[in-house]
Amino acid sequence: MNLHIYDTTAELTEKLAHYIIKIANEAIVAKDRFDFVLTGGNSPKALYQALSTTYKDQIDWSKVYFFFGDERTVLPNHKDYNGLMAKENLFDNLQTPASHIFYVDTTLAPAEAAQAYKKALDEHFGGQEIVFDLILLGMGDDAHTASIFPHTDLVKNTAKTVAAVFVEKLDTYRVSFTAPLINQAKNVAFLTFGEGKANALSHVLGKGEKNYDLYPSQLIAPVNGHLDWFTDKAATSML
Ligand SMILES: O=C1O[C@H](COP(=O)(O)O)[C@@H](O)[C@H](O)[C@H]1O
Repeated sequence: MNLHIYDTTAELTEKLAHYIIKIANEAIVAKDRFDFVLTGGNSPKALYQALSTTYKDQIDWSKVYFFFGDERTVLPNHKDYNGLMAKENLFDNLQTPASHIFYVDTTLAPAEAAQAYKKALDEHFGGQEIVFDLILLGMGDDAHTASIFPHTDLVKNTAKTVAAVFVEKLDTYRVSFTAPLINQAKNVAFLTFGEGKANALSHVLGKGEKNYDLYPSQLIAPVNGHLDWFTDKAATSML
């Protein structure tokens, strides 16, 4: 695991953009496409804007396929839909064709949406193992990642799949990759900054005994791939 700590979020964004560009270009050379899983929430907005403006010319975007590691069960035009955030900050700037974006269909019931998404992944990977080139993850203040929240069924899910999960504290369902599916990726990178994340990060990366139920981000450990944490000083202040 590599832990990158930057002074400012601007520097973090720049370095993470360079890391993504490198992995994207390597994947495009190796297999003529880049399978890229996006994270949701607020943290990635500046990164997505930078990738699609400042760094737009550094990747052949026609070879990039976008996926979502988790989705909120709101309709696609709702402000909380992760897909809408990515559209507004990334896809619109890049004019990404619809055929390259794998949105979670939240017009379906959560379990059906999860099943349909897994089916779409299986088809994209031609029935082979689902191994993404890069999965970008965020981490909530409660140490959840994707939508693997503390004390939910998803923490113990050992299938390499996409699942619906009821998150009691939010009184809502989410659709999410399971940890074993994430851990098949070639590269996994966390984007985590700000003092609000400091306590969670101190537990997730601390030396204490693992407690996956309380700190689900601890589940992320790629089997054959690389794990990188892109953070700032504020988020790592309690480490
Ligand atoms: O709900 C979610 O939260 C996490 C963390 O978001 P952040 O804005 O606190 O970084 C995010 O990774 C996930 O995709 C999202 O659905």
